[in-house]
Amino acid sequence: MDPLERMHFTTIDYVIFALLLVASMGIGLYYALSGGRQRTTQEFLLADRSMSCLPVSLSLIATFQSAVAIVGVPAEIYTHGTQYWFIGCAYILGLLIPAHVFIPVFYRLHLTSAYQYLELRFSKPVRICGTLTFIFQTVIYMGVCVYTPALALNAVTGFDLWGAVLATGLVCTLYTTLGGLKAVIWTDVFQTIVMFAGQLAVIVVGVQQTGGLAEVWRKVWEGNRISGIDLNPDPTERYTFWTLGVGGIFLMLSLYGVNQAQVQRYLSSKTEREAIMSCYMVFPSLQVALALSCVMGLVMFARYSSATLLPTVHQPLCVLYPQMVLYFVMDMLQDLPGLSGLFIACVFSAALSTISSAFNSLATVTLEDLIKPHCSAMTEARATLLSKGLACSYGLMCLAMAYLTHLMSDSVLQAAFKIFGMVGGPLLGIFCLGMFFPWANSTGALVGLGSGLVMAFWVGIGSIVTRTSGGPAAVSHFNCTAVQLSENITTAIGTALNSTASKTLFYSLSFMWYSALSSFTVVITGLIVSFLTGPMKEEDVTPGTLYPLLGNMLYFVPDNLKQNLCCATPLGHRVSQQSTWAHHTQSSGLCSLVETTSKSNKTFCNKNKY
Ligand SMILES: CC(C)(CO)[C@@H](O)C(=O)NCCC(=O)O
Ligand code: NA
Repeated sequence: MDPLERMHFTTIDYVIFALLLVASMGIGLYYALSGGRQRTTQEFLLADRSMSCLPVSLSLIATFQSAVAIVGVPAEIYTHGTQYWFIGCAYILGLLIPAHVFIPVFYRLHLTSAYQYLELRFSKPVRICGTLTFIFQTVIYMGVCVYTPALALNAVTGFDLWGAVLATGLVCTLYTTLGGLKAVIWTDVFQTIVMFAGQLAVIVVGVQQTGGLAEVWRKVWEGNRISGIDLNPDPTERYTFWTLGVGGIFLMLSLYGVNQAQVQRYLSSKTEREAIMSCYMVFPSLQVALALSCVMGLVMFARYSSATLLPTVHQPLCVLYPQMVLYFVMDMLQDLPGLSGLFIACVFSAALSTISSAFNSLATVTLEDLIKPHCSAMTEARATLLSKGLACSYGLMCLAMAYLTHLMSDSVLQAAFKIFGMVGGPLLGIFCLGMFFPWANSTGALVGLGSGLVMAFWVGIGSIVTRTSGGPAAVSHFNCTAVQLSENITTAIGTALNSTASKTLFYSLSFMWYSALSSFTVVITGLIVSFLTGPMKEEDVTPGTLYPLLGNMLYFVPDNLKQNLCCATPLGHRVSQQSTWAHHTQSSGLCSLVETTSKSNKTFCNKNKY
């Protein structure tokens, strides 16, 4: 008998799931009909720059906590133990650096799109390349995000796969298009709560049914699931302290430092301080989210460790992995009507909150970076209408991307990390190049971005065709035919590449290092090319686009020498933001000189420290 036949949803489960969709729609409608009624792009894309830190922080964690994390992390812990938990160490620097380096620079420039920065610092072509890279990254990622929960639900309950994809995609498109960023942020808040509640409910019931905390602990301990800190320096090991705790910092920086979805939330904050606060508040919430996912994996292990209930026995491996968490939930919560509905709502909340951010940020960059520069005469009404049209079109495009994901095969967690590292890494690199190195010029930035992408795709695609990244444990979780199909293709490409042993070693680099590798490639290539083509002079760089990283690091060097070394960099400040400015000078008292440049009509402060 098919063990999954037992799973079924009661009416109350469907009601709870429907409530999630209805409530999200309701929030969308509310923001369509209240406030400024979404009649300006300032409101639609930036929530009138009026948000406070609590909703912003919950929205920040919701953005990159998708169904991938909800079903992928417990499955990872179940199969490989708690090593993955050490990624929590990367959250410290991974959030402190955005809070004190990236937020001040972006916020004070009064941007709408993060890529405006690239034009201010380098040139228009760099901005356009950055925007296109971001669009590419986000479009692929949202396909994974909308497909994952639908696939899992389908496998466990028989709920129609494409029906679920369509429902999530359309509901999300609708509330994003109606309510703009305010709706996106407030649905994120609601959905984050549902996400936490669902996971917590499953853990509590799971612990109870397994026989209490002590019993769970005994089983996971005996089953060797509690991993000590793995200090193995081998960069090809998938998860070690170094790949997670150090490689993870670069991953976090590419997500929380420079990703448009997050930058847009920082920019929607009332004040700079509020934006920094929200970044700080992400830390505990993200640790809670991580802990919930990890503990769920452990409870799952405890439940199945001794029993013959283990779905592995009945299922071919490729059907098992992503659905494992849902199988566990349905199996456990069967006699508790409503709870399985709550967990499904949790998984879909995670997905909705991620794709809504994707739609809104994609609409923002397409309008601000690709369309507006060519239609300077556009009226506000028309721009707003256009941004709604864009949000809607990206929503529909997401459905097509879900189909593409359907044809891929990779562990969803690995797939998400590879996308973040391969495409997000080079983007992180180009922002670092611009902010920290005054000498970098536009040619260097373009060549750097290109080479970072080439490097990332070389190792990323190499690892897929040689199936090495992360060792042999790359258990696939997509459906069998897709796996077989893609295996045939990858074997063919693999033979074509005819990889040698040393290349195979390069291809087997842990995907946790991809962000670091590709951002360093961008910075190093960018600097070399800049020096070859004539480095920029500090005075020619737009004020406010540099962060005095070198100046701060060389604090022991006398000021006049630093000036010669070109590392005491100015901090730009818009006249329109005098209030924030005054606040900043008061609180830090570090500003020694304020002067006005006639060139850019901006007030800036020399030798200021962040
Ligand atoms: C981005 C991190 C690492 C932050 O904890 C986490 O949310 C995660 O593992 N995300 C997986 C990708 C996703 O959920 O789509
Ligand atoms: Na999410």
